[in-house]
Amino acid sequence: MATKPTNNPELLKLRDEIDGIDAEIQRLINARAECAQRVAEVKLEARKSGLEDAVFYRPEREAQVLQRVMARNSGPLDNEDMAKLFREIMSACLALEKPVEVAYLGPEGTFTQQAAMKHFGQWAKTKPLLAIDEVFREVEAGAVNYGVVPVENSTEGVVNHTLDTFLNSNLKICGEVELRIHQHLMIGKNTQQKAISRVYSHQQSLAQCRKWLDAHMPHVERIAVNSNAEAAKRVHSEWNAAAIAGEMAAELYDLDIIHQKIEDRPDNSTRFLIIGQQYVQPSGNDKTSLIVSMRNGPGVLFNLLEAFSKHSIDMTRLETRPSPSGSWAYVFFIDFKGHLEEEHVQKAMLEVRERAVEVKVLGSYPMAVL
Ligand SMILES: O=C(O)C(=O)C[C@]1(C(=O)O)C=C[C@@H](O)C=C1
Repeated sequence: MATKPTNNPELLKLRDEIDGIDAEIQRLINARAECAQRVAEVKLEARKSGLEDAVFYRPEREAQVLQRVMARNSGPLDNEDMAKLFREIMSACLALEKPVEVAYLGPEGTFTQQAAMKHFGQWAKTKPLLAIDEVFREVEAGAVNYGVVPVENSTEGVVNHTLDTFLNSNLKICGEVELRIHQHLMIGKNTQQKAISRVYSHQQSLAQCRKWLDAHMPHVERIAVNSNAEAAKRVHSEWNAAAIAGEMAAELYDLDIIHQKIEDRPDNSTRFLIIGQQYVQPSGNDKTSLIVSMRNGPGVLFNLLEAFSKHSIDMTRLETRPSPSGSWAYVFFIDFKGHLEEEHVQKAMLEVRERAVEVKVLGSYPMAVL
């Protein structure tokens, strides 16, 4: 239905006001972009004079900018929506300096792609790869600047493959992203709803929706495939199948979502890591990740944990994985709040090093802001 041109004076006046504000916002965004261009020149000058390498993407600075946006926000837009707008402005500004290249665990349409966009914004150049170790290798080879891989899910636990790949890699963790995971049931344009006899998804997503499937589709076969995007792709051309995947996959393969948010736990979320070759400066609100090998024996774990507790360090995660050396030895993956440059962290690290056989620092990086 065509709408008539409005002649309501109040509406016209408000639209005039919006036009004026838009012009002002646009002028300011371009002023900001010019500043970013000058920042790039300063970084390149510093490199020429041998002062430092020109690193354009600065995770600690981005985290600080977003935190400030949220802290000073007075509404009516909520803090997170406002920060998302600034996320995109910064992404466009960084692209003017030098577009950031990011590999992620694909294929296109996965939650990892969503995490990459959430962290780097729409202006990042993204590249899907089909395995976690491929993402590591691509970053190690310098073919891309950063990689994004999943590390843990609040319902299903840790992604062992990501942790194990760190054991043989020199890459650093440069950041983390948290993503609320909403699983949707979707079908193709030719799917006959009554004839659905199988549902495809990644094994983790099937597990996250187990109760819903038991209640609503008890007789439908559940088929695990490599990724949610792969599930969506299959359904696109099958008339008797459905897929469980995220919104991006539905859009990419032109599927219709017939049941939204079917995950069993409403707080279902996944944490992803940004991997790279960069040492990240403190942002003021950071996390540090380590791999620690201990000798087997009584009180070993207690001894390790005591070094952190003595210096009031807030440990956010502890995972145990079999050591690559085998013979029932284990390594600990530890995350705690704080940056390696903070004094209390340095004191705790000294003690950890005394008590451990080996300590590998995976990096200090800003805690997820959005
Ligand atoms: O402050 C910098 O170093 C910049 O490059 C500017 C800027 C920004 O737009 O604010 C852009 C990219 C960086 O990742 C961080 C911040």
